[in-house]
Amino acid sequence: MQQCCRLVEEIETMTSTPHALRELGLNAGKRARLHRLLFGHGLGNGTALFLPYDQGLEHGPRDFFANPAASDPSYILKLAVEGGFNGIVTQIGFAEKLFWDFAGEVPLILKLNGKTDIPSDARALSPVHATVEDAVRLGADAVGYTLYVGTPEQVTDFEQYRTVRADAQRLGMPLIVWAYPRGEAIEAKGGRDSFYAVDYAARVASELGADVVKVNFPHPDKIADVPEVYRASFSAQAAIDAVVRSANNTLVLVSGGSRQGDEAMLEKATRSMDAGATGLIFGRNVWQRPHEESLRFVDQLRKILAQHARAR
Ligand SMILES: O=P(O)(O)OC[C@H]1O[C@](O)(COP(=O)(O)O)[C@@H](O)[C@@H]1O
Repeated sequence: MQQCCRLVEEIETMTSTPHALRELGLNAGKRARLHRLLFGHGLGNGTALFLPYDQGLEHGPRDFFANPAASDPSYILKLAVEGGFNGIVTQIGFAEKLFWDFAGEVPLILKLNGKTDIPSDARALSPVHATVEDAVRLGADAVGYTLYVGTPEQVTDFEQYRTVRADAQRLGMPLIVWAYPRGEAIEAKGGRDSFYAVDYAARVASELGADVVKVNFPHPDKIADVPEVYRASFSAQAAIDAVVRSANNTLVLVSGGSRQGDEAMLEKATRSMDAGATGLIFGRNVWQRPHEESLRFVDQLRKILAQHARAR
C-alpha cells in the first residue's frame, strides 16, 4: 500500500516543464520562424493562440450554419487580426488568393494536407496537396500536417509525412503535426479522445520529429490504459500533464473541437497551459458566434495565456 502511494505521489510531482525555444535543437530557420510566431505576435510572451480555418474542407459548409458570416475567409482574417492571434491556419486555396491582403499582419500556417469527411474515417488518410516550397513562397511561418495515428493507412501516411518532414527541415520551416488518432483499432481501444489514443499520438508526433504537436484534450473518464495503481487519482489535469510529458521536447498546442460552453473551454485552456502546453488552437469555438462575442471570448483566452509566459 505504502509503495503504491509513493508511486502515485512520484508521478504527480513529475510536472511538465515547458521548454525554452533555444533548448529544442531547432535549425536556424525553424527557430527564427517559431520565435516570430511566439514572441513577435499575439501576446509576444512565448504562448500562442492560433485560429484554424480548414473546417470547410474537413467538415463541409455545415460548420458555418451557426454564423454564416464565417464562411467568408476575409471575415476570419479580420477576426484573426483584431483578436491578436499568433497565426491563422488555411489551406492553399485561401492562402494563394486571399492572404496577400493581410500579408504580414497575421502569420500564416499553411496546411499541407487535408480531406473531406464524406468517406468513413475507418481508413483515414489525408492527402498532400501543397508543398513546403509553397509555404516559403507565401511567406508562411509554419506548415501543418495531419497524421492519422492508428489507421490501416498509417504506413502510407508515415511515408508521405517523411517527405514533408525532410522538406521542412531543409527549408527551415517549423512543422506542426495534427496528431489525430483514427480508425477501428483506435475505437476498439477506447476511442479517438481516450487518454490512450491522445497520449500515444503525442508521443508518435514527437518521435517522428514534429516541432509542434496539436492534440485534442483527452477525455479524463476514458483511461483504460492507465495503470490500476494510478487510476484512483487520475484527473483531467493528470491526463493533460501526461500528454504534454509524452510530447517531450515537441511544443504542444491543444485543439478546440466542436462548440461547447465557454466555461468548459476556459477550463480546458487553463488546464492545458498549466500542464505546460505552448498554446491553444481554437476554431469553431471562436467563430461559430457573432463577431463581438468572438472577440470577448478571445479576450478571456488571452488572459489565461498572459499568466503562462514561456522562455525564449
Ligand atoms: O477531425 P476533426 O476532429 O473533425 O476536426 C478537425 C478540425 O479541427 C481542427 O483541427 C481544429 O479546429 P476546431 O477548433 O474548430 O476543432 C481543424 O484544424 C480541423 O479542421
